[in-house]
Amino acid sequence: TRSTRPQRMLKAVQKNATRGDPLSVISAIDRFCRHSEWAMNVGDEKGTILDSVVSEVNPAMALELGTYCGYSTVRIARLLPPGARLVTLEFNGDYAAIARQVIEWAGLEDMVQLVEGASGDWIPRMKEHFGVKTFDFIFLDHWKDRYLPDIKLLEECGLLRKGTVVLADNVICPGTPDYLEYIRNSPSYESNYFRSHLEYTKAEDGLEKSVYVG
Ligand SMILES: O=C(CSCCNC(=O)c1cc(-c2ccc(F)cc2)cc(O)c1O)c1ccc(O)c(O)c1
Ligand SMILES: [Mg+2]
Repeated sequence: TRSTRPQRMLKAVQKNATRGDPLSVISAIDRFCRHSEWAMNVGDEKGTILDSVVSEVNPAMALELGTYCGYSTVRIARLLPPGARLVTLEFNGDYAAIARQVIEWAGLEDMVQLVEGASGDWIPRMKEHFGVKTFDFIFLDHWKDRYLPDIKLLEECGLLRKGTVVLADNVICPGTPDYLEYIRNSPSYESNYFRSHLEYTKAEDGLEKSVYVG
């Protein structure tokens, strides 16, 4: 049977990227998505904004919701300080299987814990299962209608601390209107919108950066 797009993306990484070189993995995926087949990675333009926020936070404990093929996982993990950890959640088993191999090709498997399952099930188990106290940085890139319930769940589970930075992808396209309305009006967050474009296109999209103030 015909291969899937994530499988073809992985082949492009194995063909064009150097093992243990995260930057070559990132550019191999960006080349594949620009010149072969579009895919829903955060991409190079929004990726640069992601990089600058991760570098500024320098998180010891980071969370990503929505791994997909591991592109943003690699972008984040490569910037983490020694001993830091990134937990990334993916609902779709096929995506998770590809992401595991992309993360390994980049040589970042030691800093990344990839978990398969639903965010609603796993967030309440973060503390006891992963020994997480609070997250320093959170990247939201999963189902767009899960951003709002999941940020509320993260609050309720005490997984945010004063200064936790939450960065949300796709707040314009596909869009997360209920999340934006909540986070921009909540006294518990200071938010800024970083205008950009939908990965590999000219359509408008952007990232919303919100700092939890408690
Ligand atoms: O796809 C999912 C949900 S997780 C992916 C969330 N991400 C997106 O949906 C997403 C979408 C777009 C985008 C797509 C089409 C456009 F025309 C424009 C924009 C861009 C992004 O940057 C995104 O992050 C899933 C899960 C479990 C399953 O079993 C399953 O079959 C599917
Ligand atoms: Mg996205």
